[in-house]
Amino acid sequence: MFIKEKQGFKYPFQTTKNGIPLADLADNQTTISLVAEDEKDSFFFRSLEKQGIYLNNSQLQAVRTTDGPVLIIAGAGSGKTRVLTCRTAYLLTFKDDLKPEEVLLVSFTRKAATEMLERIKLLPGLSTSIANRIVSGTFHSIFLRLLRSHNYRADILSNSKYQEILMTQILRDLSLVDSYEPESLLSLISHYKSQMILPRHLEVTTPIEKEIQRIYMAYEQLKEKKNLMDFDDILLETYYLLKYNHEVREQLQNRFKYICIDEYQDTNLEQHEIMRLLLNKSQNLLAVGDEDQSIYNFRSSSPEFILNLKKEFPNLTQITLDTNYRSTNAIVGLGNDLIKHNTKRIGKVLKATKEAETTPIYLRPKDSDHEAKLIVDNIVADTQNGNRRFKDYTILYRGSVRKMRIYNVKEIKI
Ligand SMILES: Nc1ncnc2c1ncn2[C@@H]1O[C@H](COP(=O)(O)OP(=O)(O)OP(=O)(O)O)[C@@H](O)[C@H]1O
Repeated sequence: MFIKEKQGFKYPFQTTKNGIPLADLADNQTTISLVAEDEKDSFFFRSLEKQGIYLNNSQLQAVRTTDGPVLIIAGAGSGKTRVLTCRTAYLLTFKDDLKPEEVLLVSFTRKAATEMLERIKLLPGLSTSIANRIVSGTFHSIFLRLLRSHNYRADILSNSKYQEILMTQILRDLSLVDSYEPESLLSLISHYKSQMILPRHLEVTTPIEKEIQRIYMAYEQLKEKKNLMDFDDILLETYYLLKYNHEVREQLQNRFKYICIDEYQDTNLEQHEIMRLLLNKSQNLLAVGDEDQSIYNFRSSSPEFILNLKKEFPNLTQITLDTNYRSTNAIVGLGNDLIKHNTKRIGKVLKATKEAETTPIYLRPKDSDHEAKLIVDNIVADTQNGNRRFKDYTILYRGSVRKMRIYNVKEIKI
């Protein structure tokens, strides 16, 4: 037991196999053999191939499935961006009369949105001027533009320090300055807003709940007085605009013939509802995501929306991109074995394209000090026996506390 704990465990908890489980290797069929010369869209795939862009079977299916609601479950490193960009190019090539400005591409970060457009520009039949006409960006950037075009003039409260100053002012006015942390109150209010819970919707019974409601109301009033909008207001105001202004809603429904939303596992209620209001009768929605990579629960996003799409859209086409192009079969296999213990998932088993020459060591430490010690022990043993030098190692950690624990293990000198 002691030796096992000291060295870590070589395979994941509850696994039935010995050693690191290896993922199956994917077959290497691509559009070259999957798309015959006489198919009407073959010229498109031939042009992609000329640029070195090959698609596997499920990627090809995802690119060709253009109409109605579609969910692409995209495992890590499975070529999601390749599929999204090629599908957009495919739409613009094969949908007669479809204009780039009728395609809405929503990404989760500005960086992802920019990368997507940069890649689209290079695809066959496209150009910078065409790509720039696609409506692309994050939920916040796209819908802030919409609000501005409908005369929403409030300034955006983008500075969190200033937001905290406003909150402190409110707490002072309510004589509650010693009772609450402005930062915690702001994140609680943000959580309510992303769930579309306004102050009047709060169920208040205890004195603390009543206080929170008063603070929330005062915050909203102060913002209004100062003509300010916070980030959550951008989506809330968009939701109300679309819901209650039929003209604007219909105009946008007519305009956006194809809507694509990336990282769907990280959407929240506001974003999901906005998507529903924007969809027209043809329901040309492409939701892309991976419930196994849901990481923004703390920001009120929920994988439930991706898990429930099938119920909401009974005619949903679901395609799984299950081939990982980045990692070896040992890393993919280890990932498969760990993630299968998650309970809320659609479920998939990733295949790999690269065969492992070395296998990862899987450690299951008792706590973070133990984790730091196991990592350092492995590195020190490897360097002492001359296999590697310290500079051969990279340590990735989730937060600076972890980093400090590793540095505090005395064998490592910085
Ligand atoms: N069919 C394919 N054949 C060969 N390589 C591919 C194929 N599809 C994707 N790749 C490669 O796999 C890698 C991951 O692709 P891409 O960045 O599109 O994936 P992703 O799913 O968006 O990644 P992430 O895990 O960051 O979401 C890239 O290096 C890409 O070139």
